[in-house]
Amino acid sequence: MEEFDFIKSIQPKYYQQSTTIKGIGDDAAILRHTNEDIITTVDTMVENVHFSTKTTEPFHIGYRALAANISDIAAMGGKPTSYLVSIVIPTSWSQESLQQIYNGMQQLARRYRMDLIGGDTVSGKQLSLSITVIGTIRRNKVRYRSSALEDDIVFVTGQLGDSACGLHILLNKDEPICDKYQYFIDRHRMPEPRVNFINECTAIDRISLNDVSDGIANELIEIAEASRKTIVIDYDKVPSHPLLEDFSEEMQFDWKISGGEDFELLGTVSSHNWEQLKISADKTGTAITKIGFVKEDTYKKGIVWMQHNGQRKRLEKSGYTHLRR
Ligand SMILES: Nc1ncnc2c1ncn2[C@@H]1O[C@H](COP(=O)(O)OP(=O)(O)O)[C@@H](O)[C@H]1O
Ligand SMILES: Cc1ncc(C[n+]2csc(CCOP(=O)(O)OP(=O)(O)O)c2C)c(N)n1
Ligand SMILES: [Mg+2]
Ligand SMILES: [Mg+2]
Ligand SMILES: [Mg+2]
Repeated sequence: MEEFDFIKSIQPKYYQQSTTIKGIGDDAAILRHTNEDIITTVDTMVENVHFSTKTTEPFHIGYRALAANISDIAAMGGKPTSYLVSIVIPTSWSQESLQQIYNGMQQLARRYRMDLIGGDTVSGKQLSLSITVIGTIRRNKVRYRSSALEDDIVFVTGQLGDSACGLHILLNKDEPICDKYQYFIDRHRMPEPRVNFINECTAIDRISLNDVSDGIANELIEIAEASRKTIVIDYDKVPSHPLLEDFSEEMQFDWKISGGEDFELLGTVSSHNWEQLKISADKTGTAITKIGFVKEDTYKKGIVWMQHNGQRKRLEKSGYTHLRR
């Protein structure tokens, strides 16, 4: 199958968003938004960096790549509406496997009524998937990393460390996989961006927010630095699945603090809004946990402290960093 037939095979038969004026089929797509601000974000997933074909089926490569991008829309407080896919395809990939990548994306896109409005197809040595997601946000409801204030509560949704644990199990397949650990594998393969939860919180004026792609150490430092505040968290409060305790303390620590790819939301909110935030979490079936608080910081350096085993230690940047030599 050649490039043009491939594009035809993935072209949507109809569009779900009334804002899509022109989707696939011309030099560029046209969208019409009048009342809302637009959010755009792009993230790339590359074979052997973000996934390995040894551990990830094509369906899940597509699903995870779109989920990671939708998660960034959620981390700004918005709703995803459309996406563009730029794909680099090695000639060894079959038409069926490519279709599975798109099926994975479609499963998630359908849930949010998102339109595939364009992209690019080229051949190359390694599979690479670059997805641009467009979303909308009501004015004044954007959730910046920089809006944490003194005495805010630090919260996180869901549970942390699941994805890194799932990846560990998949990468060490020679060890027999216990059925009870399937939960971790599923969380790695099919993360759920927290769109519904954050869109239920619109009554709250101010939330500072980040999504957990790199691990909470990095994400907390990003909030602290952008807001020029100090953050203090309690390790024992960081939520995790009970079965994570089957693994060593070191592994649990590493996965919860630096693992990343859980695509949970991490943020801060005024204590006056905590009850309201919990109601939104309940309404959307989202677990939410208070893990710390925000302090004023005379030096405004954005330091994060973690209480652990009776000591308070400074959290350093950790987790996955590209371009490290
Ligand atoms: N190559 C690049 N060119 C321009 N902007 C970039 C590039 N890489 C990252 N950015 C921008 O830097 C910021 C941080 O990116 P990143 O750490 O990837 O965020 P996230 O973890 O939310 O995906 C974002 O505003 C992103 O758009
Ligand atoms: C085969 C494989 N090895 C390692 C990882 C772990 N991993 C790869 S990238 C990454 C961090 C997130 O990716 P990044 O490109 O930094 O996303 P962004 O922060 O831009 O959202 C992690 C934890 C993985 N998912 N698959
Ligand atoms: Mg990114
Ligand atoms: Mg992000
Ligand atoms: Mg990153």
